Amino acid sequence: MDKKILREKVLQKRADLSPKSIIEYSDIIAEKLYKMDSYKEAKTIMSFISFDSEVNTHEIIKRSISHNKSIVVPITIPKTKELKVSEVLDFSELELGYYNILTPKKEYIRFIDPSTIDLILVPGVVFARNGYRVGYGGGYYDRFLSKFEKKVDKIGLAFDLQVTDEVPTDSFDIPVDLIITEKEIINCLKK
Ligand SMILES: Nc1nc2c(c(=O)[nH]1)N(C=O)[C@@H](CNc1ccc(C(=O)N[C@@H](CCC(=O)O)C(=O)O)cc1)CN2
Ligand SMILES: Nc1ncnc2c1ncn2[C@@H]1O[C@H](COP(=O)(O)OP(=O)(O)OP(=O)(O)O)[C@@H](O)[C@H]1O
Repeated sequence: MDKKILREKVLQKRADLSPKSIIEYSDIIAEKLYKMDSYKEAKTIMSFISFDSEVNTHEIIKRSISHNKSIVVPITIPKTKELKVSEVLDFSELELGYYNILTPKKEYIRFIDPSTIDLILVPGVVFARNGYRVGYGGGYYDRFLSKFEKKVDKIGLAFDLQVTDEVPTDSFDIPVDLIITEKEIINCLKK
């Protein structure tokens, strides 16, 4: 199945989740994340800001800020399909931006050097158990992750219905190390 068809299929399934299930599952996923060494040890965490029926990261962002983590979020540059990263000090600094995704208001943009990031929470529409993912098709994360010289921890957050055995991959795709769902923690590096 090609990426586009798979993306549409899973987006439809995900859209059927009730708001109540999204909150319940997202809370379970967040609690699993907080228990992980890679989260506890991370000083600077890059998180996507969830929209639509994605795993909700708003509480993760607020909680991490209150636990003195440095939280950075992606800013999309649609023209070049590039991501820049900016530090958020309070959730109220965000407003709706491109694609209806929350983004820092202009006056609160504080660009940071991506090499300071210890942990990246990666969004996705479909995840394979080997860590490869299909996103919304912008190639934003693939382009962004390809620029890291040293290894950075990458955790995908997804509902169980978004996980499959395999997804089509291209040469530019960069897999995550771990996927957290409401049902399990998948170690993608283990064969
Ligand atoms: N929460 C969150 N933030 C994120 C991502 C994500 O997947 N989730 N992204 C992950 O990369 C980037 C944004 N990527 C996106 C790319 C396309 C569309 C989208 O809805 N595209 C429409 C066309 C919209 C248009 O072109 O105006 C479509 O495909 O129908 C959304 C997000 C950066 N920030
Ligand atoms: N490292 C890269 N350099 C240049 N172009 C890239 C790179 N990675 C991906 N692309 C381009 O981005 C486009 C979208 O890729 P793909 O369909 O895999 O996106 P996606 O993983 O679904 O999206 P996202 O990463 O935004 O969640 C492709 O046409 C691809 O050519």
